[in-house]
Amino acid sequence: MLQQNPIISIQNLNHYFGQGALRKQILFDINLEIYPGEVVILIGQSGSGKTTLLTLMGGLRSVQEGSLKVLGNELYKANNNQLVQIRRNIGYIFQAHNLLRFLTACQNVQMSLELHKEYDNQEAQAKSKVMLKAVGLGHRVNYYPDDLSGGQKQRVAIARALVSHPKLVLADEPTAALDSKSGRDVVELMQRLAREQGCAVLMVTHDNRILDIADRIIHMEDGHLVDC
Ligand SMILES: Nc1ncnc2c1ncn2[C@@H]1O[C@H](COP(=O)(O)OP(=O)(O)OP(=O)(O)O)[C@@H](O)[C@H]1O
Repeated sequence: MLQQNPIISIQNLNHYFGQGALRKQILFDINLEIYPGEVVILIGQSGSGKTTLLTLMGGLRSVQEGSLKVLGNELYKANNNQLVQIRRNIGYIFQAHNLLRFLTACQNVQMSLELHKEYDNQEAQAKSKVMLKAVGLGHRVNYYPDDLSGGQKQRVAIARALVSHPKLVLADEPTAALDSKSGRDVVELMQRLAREQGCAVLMVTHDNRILDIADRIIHMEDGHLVDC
């Protein structure tokens, strides 16, 4: 695995919030590499900086100091256009799944393909249905989010994140709103699809019951990364 180019490569990354006298360092000298096909779980106490690191990797906030490369592209000093390009290679799964209520499951998944101009509407719809089938929702493609259970909604969010075959999936507490059986199903599904598609997964979680699905667990303590 180590011979491959890393999907994520971080060197000497620092991050700060606030200005002037209130400026506070949140991340300290982060160094990390994540390789294709790896499932990495990031754990740590509340406020230790996990979400900050995840959003930096996702190109959702600006890198202030150090180097952070996604698929070989440097995010430090990247402009907006470059960030948009990089985000197209990333699937995001968040706790609150952010499905649009007025779109069906299929339309929600299809939305993420609309960024990829290579598919026409029919192709995008067909791909979305295949993906929903893969997450066990073949019988729910035309349902609206309000008519789905929490676990089913999170499966739609996973289908949406993976339908464009991203090289990297970033998940922030994907099981937080789910009961233990649905949570387990959801992460096993992510692990399987990640293996099949050869993408890397970085997952932040407080859920100790799912730690065994990780290839590697990394621990954040007061803004410092500690390998387990
Ligand atoms: N926009 C912001 N402005 C100022 N401080 C912030 C901001 N976002 C986060 N922080 C602070 O940065 C620190 C790290 O927050 P972060 O959300 O990354 O932690 P976390 O490990 O993800 O926590 P949790 O597990 O509770 O989600 C916390 O002290 C938080 O209060």
